[in-house]
Amino acid sequence: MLATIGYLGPKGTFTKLAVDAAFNGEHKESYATIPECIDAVEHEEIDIAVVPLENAIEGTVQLTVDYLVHQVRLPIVAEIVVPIQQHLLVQPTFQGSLGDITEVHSHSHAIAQCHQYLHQSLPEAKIQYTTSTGKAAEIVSKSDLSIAAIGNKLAAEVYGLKLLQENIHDYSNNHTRFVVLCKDETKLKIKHPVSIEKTSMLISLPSDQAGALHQVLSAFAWRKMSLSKIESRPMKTGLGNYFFIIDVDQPYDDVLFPGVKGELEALGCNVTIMGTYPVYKLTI
Ligand SMILES: O=C(O)C(=O)Cc1ccccc1
Repeated sequence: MLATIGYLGPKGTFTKLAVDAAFNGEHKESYATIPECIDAVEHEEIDIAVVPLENAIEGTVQLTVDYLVHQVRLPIVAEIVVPIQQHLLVQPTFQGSLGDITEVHSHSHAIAQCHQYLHQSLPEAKIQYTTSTGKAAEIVSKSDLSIAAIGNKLAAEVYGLKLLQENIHDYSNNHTRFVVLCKDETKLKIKHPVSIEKTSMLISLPSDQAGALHQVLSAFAWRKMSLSKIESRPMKTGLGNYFFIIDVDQPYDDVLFPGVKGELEALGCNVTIMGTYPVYKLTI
């Protein structure tokens, strides 16, 4: 039975690019928002969800992290990394110049990735945030106004838009990490070579936080476990209360990770394994 894969839609998003690059043959279902896509796996309406987690320029997609931490705990079973190129998309009939564009629509991360370009080349255009770059392209395709979207070439193709300006992202080497969420890992079939295996953890500190973060980092350091990311996010229980997301560049094992978890819990931390999973670096 083929798996059904949900992704942040509509068609033409970078998430759809990632899904098309990583999976073939499965049924693919578009969702308007990241929470709706995650909920669909939780409610077992679909088998797998693919949602954006982090961009190399703008950082973490907070909505994804907060939803996975505070609302729906689903295991991360894989990560897909794809290169990102942002282009300025307009109606094919648009004959004006950049100065004639009154609005620029896109996902907040896409806008942020092009902040300098927008500041220098489109200072008068009103920024309109959308749930995805594909949604922005869809809006422009249905409008007869002089408005633009920031998105990819797939979006230009599926919505019949033209590229007014290519590669408007402020920094090159732009990539986004997408997480693959699934309750039943047997449904997951990605036929690409694995780049690395990693384990993501969620750690909250004890009420007496003096030196606690140093103790957390020490628990990994003396075990020579390499951390590729540590990021704090609000617990949403009050100002100054954080949890930490830590990525460890190795798969879960039966010695080191249980040792870290036991040591940190003995120090009063809460420790959750968000997933241990392969990372696939894809070209598109
Ligand atoms: O909006 C999209 O196309 C997405 O898939 C989310 C996103 C937005 C900006 C960069 C990477 C992914």
